[in-house]
Amino acid sequence: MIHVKGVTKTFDKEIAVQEVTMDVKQGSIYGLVGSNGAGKTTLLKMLAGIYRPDQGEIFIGGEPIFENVAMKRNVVFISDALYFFPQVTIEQMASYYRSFYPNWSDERFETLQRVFPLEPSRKIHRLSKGMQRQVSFWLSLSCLPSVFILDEPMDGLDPVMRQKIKNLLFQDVAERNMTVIISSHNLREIEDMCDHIGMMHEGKIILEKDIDVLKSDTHKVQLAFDEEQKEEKILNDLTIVHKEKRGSVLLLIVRGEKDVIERTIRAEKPLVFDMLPLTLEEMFIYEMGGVGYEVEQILY
Ligand SMILES: Nc1ncnc2c1ncn2[C@@H]1O[C@H](COP(=O)(O)OP(=O)(O)OP(=O)(O)O)[C@@H](O)[C@H]1O
Repeated sequence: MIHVKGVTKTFDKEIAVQEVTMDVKQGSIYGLVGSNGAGKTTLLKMLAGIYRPDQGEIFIGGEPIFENVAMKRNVVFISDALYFFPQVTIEQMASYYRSFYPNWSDERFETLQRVFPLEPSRKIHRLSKGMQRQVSFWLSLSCLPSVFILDEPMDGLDPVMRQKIKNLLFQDVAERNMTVIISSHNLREIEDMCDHIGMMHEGKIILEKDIDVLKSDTHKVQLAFDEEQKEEKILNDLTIVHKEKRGSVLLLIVRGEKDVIERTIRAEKPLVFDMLPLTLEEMFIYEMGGVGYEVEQILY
């Protein structure tokens, strides 16, 4: 559905996005995570056709997105910094969306009023930050977009509203095969919502995987042996992403298949052996450590 090939974007002399290649399947929810300044917003703005890439190409549904007004009418972007016309009411903003987005549905707009309990006659700039976020979701979801691009969209929303919005997104993905790309620093939320994840650092995608594959591929292990040679053998035999020693207990982040890791460790008859699932937040920290981001003594 979305095809990004070798995309680079530079501001003055600073490279914000560097040779990024990624594919997003129709009907999937793709989570874009990364360090501050990694280039997520810049990449999302190129996907939404707001910025023109300096190099590379972006196709949505087989068509280039930049300066493609027809395609942009199917793609809705919620920016991290919301923008509404000055002084407008929700219904005036809805009229604008109705005129621009051909799939706009008055019926959906009315149905969603049950989810977003706001009077359409209210002026948007007088609403709270979270209420303004609600308005942006209300209007965007009424456009029935085929691609929905979201940059830190849940900021300022209360937990009940977050859940309601997640459910609406799931519903549109399931019923209309909508494709969602969402960037967030809230990795728990990304873990809950997304089926695929791209991790960015310093303008590049350093890891791109199906979330289930990623989770079955990396493990947290606690170990203790009666002999140091056994410990050394394990460290040599396994693919270690991160290592920490606490007294006699060794804490490891290990890459590979669960069964193979378990067999390798059990063969050395450990005194202590525990294998724990890794959260996306922990994976993020260790992947970042692997590309030189300062990661020391932060195992939970
Ligand atoms: N309009 C701009 N003009 C100049 N530099 C910019 C502009 N937008 C982004 N940059 C630079 O590009 C780099 C990537 O910024 P971007 O906002 O894309 O990162 P991000 O991953 O979204 O960061 P964060 O997680 O902190 O929001 C940064 O170094 C930033 O200073």
